[in-house]
Amino acid sequence: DYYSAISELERLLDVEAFIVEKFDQYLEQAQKDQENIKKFLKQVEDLQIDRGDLEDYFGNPLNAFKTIRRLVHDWKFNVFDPVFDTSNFEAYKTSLGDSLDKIKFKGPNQEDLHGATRGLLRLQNIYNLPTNRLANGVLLPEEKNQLGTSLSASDCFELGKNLCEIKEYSYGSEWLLEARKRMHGQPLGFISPNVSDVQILEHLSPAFNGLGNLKLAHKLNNEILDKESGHEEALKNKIVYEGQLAKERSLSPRKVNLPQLTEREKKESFQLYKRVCQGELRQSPREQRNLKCSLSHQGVPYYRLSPFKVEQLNLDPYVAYVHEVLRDSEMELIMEKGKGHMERSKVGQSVNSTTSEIRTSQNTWLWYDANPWLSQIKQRLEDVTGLSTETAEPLQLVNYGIGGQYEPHYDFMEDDGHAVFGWKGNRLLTALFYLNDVSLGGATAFPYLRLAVPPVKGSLLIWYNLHRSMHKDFRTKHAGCPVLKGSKWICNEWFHVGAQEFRRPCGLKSDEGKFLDLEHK
Ligand SMILES: O=C(O)CCC(=O)C(=O)O
Ligand SMILES: [Fe+2]
Repeated sequence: DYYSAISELERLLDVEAFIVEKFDQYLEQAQKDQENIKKFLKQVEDLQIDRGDLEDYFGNPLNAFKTIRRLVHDWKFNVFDPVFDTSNFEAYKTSLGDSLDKIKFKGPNQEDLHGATRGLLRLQNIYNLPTNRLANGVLLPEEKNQLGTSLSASDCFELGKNLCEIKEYSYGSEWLLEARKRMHGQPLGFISPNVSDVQILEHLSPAFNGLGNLKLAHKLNNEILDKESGHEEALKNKIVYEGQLAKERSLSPRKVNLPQLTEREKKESFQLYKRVCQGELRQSPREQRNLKCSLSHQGVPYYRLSPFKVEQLNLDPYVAYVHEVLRDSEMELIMEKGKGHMERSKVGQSVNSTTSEIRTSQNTWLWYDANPWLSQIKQRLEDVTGLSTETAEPLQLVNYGIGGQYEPHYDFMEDDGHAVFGWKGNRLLTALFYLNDVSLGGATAFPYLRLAVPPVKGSLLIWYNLHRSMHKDFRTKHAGCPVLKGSKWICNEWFHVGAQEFRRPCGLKSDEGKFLDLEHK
């Protein structure tokens, strides 16, 4: 799909440019044809004016021949063929189709449009963005168009319509009202669908009905009928609304089913996630005061000269940035090698994994065996963490698209990883490279630690998912906040428990059951 990653959207623009080129060629030919037709018609007109006395005219054997020839051949060749015979168009269509087939191109579809709609809805929801401000490209409290673009009436209409289709009547009606406001006083240009007042009302009226505002729904429905008295749908709705209104007058008002928060959204960790992403919830100075920055060589001679720059972010569980770990050229290479292999990210384990709104991104895996150029990076990961990569997973490259996010989750497996990872055991440490700076949003959030880590290009974020006794540490629930502006590229490495026995021996006391209250919150 096109909505879950920026990399796919980039490809879309290339293909669009290609289609423009093809149609330019087509139009050029069509224009030539049209000029020919005009010339021909002019000639015929002149001849018709000149014809004078018909007896005389056809008395001339050449005129008779020319006229017949014109009617048999010229009209067909100059007018009928170019206009009615679509073979010219068919030829372009075939050539365009073949070219698109060759690059296995399938354009975006309704599902992509819905995905993009849900992405914007998520941004509004998580970052509390008012509709009219988002429509004007304003993201932060200051009145500034950070997005450098705004939405047209038809954009707002499309959003409102899609939102109402998924029963998001509250936001849906706001977008439709925004479309209405914008429609007056703004040329719609070529952008389709060109919206009319009636079209907006057709969705707005049922939306207010969905919200339980029957009176307004009825009023708006009447507005449709004022403009188009024979509007079938509105006539039907009028009867329904009036019936319901009468019932409401005599009985108690009916109950409406407003969209409920999903079970996921109701969770405490989700509510904390929102507040951490917004920057509303953060560590207190007291919590921060023991955090240090340091230069570290981890006992490796090379790094005594060029130490790692460590910035602690949380001590227990341990979370830290390591800055300037990757070079620009390395990051470019990683993204380059991954592009073209990206697939929609899934959640869940192996055979049971599915795509989900919980994780809207695309990813691919880079195996060390197949990519020997990664060996230096692999070595550096060992040096930074002091852990063995013997049991590590391949590198996972991830790209987030419009409103792309990863809702709160644990990186470790429920069953200590035995089913999926066998002797290698659970995911001990997550090492996450930020491959680019994100303009706005996209922080890695730890709801229980009140910590939002903004992406810093070239830096590595590390944290231990397990206690020292290798039991699951439920405080490490974390998430990728929705990307508000820009794109987000990261790359994950998961170090496992196996093979670390001499590098990070486990503790002597069991931590099993610690912070268990957080497990399902
Ligand atoms: O995108 C992020 O910052 C977090 C990603 C993450 O948690 C994961 O891929 O497991
Ligand atoms: Fe994660």
